[in-house]
Amino acid sequence: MNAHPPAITALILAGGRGSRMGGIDKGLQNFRGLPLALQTLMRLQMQSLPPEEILLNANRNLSAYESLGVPVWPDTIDGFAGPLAGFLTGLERCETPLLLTVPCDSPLFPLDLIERLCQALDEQDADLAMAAAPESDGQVRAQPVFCLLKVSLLESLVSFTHAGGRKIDAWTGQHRCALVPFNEDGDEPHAFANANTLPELLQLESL
Ligand SMILES: Nc1nc2c(ncn2[C@@H]2O[C@H](COP(=O)(O)OP(=O)(O)OP(=O)(O)O)[C@@H](O)[C@H]2O)c(=O)[nH]1
Ligand SMILES: [Mg+2]
Repeated sequence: MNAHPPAITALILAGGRGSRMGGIDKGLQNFRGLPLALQTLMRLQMQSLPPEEILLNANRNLSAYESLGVPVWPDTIDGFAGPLAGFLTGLERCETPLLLTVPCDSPLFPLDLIERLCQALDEQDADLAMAAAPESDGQVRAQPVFCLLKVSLLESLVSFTHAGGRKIDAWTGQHRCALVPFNEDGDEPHAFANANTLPELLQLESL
């Protein structure tokens, strides 16, 4: 038995409609020969996170996702309510004090993501920590689906979503949030690039 239970659970967000990809299930599309959701799972494992500390959130093709070997949970709110529905599902299922969310469509995310978000949460005594990075236009923007959350935020998110709230920043703005800048020296310009369309997925594969 593990005397020191893991403090973090990671949640792979694969519950979207994929409408800009023609409605296909994005997490099951191949990236460099393997499904995006599996690439995401492997990249989390490269950051010292074992599979038993990883969950997956999906709303379609649940058995295909289950074959990746981690628990799969559909949204507890109906109707593809957006990423916050995934956050809510993860916070409800999480058995550790911290939950990390990562989307399934950004397969080049930083290998020090977990370490740096944890460090900022701790140092800034925050309730959540969120990545930020320069986008293709050079502007630094929050990357809200790369988020480390205290599981104690569950009650707040239940209230927010049950009142119809859907916007991530409207909810995170109610809490103490550490914004963690990545790629400040510009050497990983594609770390947060996400594939919303099939051409974008092909472009990402060629990087
Ligand atoms: N659980 C859950 N996750 C969602 C939902 N909508 C989006 N996401 C996730 O949030 C992340 C970012 O969303 P998008 O890039 O917009 O993905 P998407 O919604 O599948 O794609 P579009 O329909 O083209 O916007 C992805 O990891 C999605 O899987 C939802 O309704 N429920
Ligand atoms: Mg996206």
